[in-house]
Amino acid sequence: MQEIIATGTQRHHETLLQVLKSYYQLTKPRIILLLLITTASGLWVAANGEVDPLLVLVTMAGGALAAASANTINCLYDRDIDYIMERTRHRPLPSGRVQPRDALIFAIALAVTSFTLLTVFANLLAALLAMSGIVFYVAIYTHLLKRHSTQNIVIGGAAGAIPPLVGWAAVTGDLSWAPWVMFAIIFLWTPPHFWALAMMIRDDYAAVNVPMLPVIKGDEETARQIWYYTLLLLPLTLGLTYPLHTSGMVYAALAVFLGVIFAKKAWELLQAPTDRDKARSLFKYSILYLMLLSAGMVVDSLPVTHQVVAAIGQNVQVLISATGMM
Ligand code: HEM
Ligand SMILES: CC(C)=CCC/C(C)=C/CC/C(C)=C/COP(=O)(O)OP(=O)(O)O
Repeated sequence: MQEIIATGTQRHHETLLQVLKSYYQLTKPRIILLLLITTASGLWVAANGEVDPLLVLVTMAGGALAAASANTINCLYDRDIDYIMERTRHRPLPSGRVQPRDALIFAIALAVTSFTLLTVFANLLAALLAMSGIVFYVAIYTHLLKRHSTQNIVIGGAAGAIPPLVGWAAVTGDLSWAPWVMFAIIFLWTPPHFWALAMMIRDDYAAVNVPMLPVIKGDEETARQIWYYTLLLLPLTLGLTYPLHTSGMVYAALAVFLGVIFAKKAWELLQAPTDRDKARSLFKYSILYLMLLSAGMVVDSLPVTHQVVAAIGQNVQVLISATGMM
């Protein structure tokens, strides 16, 4: 008898865990992680590296909840095509593990919590920007564009570029050139990021009539467009150092280093547009690229980095004057 009760309890726990896991999966957590790293770049650069830990915590939590809400509504809206595509068939809604009504309630609860948290502990602008991210992603990308335009992810990509604005606004209460440049960096990054993936799984999108660029225009044209966006992206990343001076040379050096690798991979894809390995390599690298570039903005903003750079600068000067005297 004892044993049966124990087994029953265990099973109950398993189911609860499985339910939690399904809701967690609805939020597309790995994408949220990268969105949070880009939020961090806005927070740290705006605060010149001296952030208020509570504000960071609240902004990250609010941003994550907003993105989770947006992703859940996207899963809800797209459950018909997700059911057909191999990559998405096992998601919680198409596989029947979560009911659509429950997903909707979950998404609304996430958005309300996010808005409250950001309004109370950060400010209204940060809260409204996060909500505009949800609205843009759901209404403009998912509803209006995704199934109807080859430019779907170019325009829709603006939603994914909002997190640094949220981070910046949380610190300063307003927006200036620098956060908009961070926005533009992610905006230009999105087409290479996504089209590289779309080249790999073109047939899936074709099967559900989603007009992703590689489906409509083919691999060669997509590789060319990726190349153009990459060429625009690289100089833009340096805009934070010159003319804006909100980031320094440590960031600039990293941006050049990471950018050259990005360009190399985009160039290789341009030379062999039908090579799926090249597309896969660029897609994977795009994620690492944005992660490291955003982390670089954070590190560059820290007072300790300024001190180290200044110390190195002084030593170099001493060395130069010493050699001059010889
Ligand atoms: C319209 C814009 C975008 C589109 C259409 C898009 C599309 C996709 C798709 C379809 C995947 C594959 C997901 C999967 O296998 O389930 C993916 C992966 C990923 N995306 Fe994007 N993405 C966009 C923008 C962004 C942005 C702005 C970020 C973060 C800043 C981001 C971060 C990621 C990450 C981290 C992954 C890898 C997830 C994993 O490991 O499974 N994406 N993206
Ligand atoms: C500030 C704030 C709340 C911003 C939210 C922005 C946000 C959630 C961006 C995510 C972009 C993304 C992963 C698109 C994939 O959609 P898809 O439908 O093409 O992917 P799928 O085919 O995998 O479902």
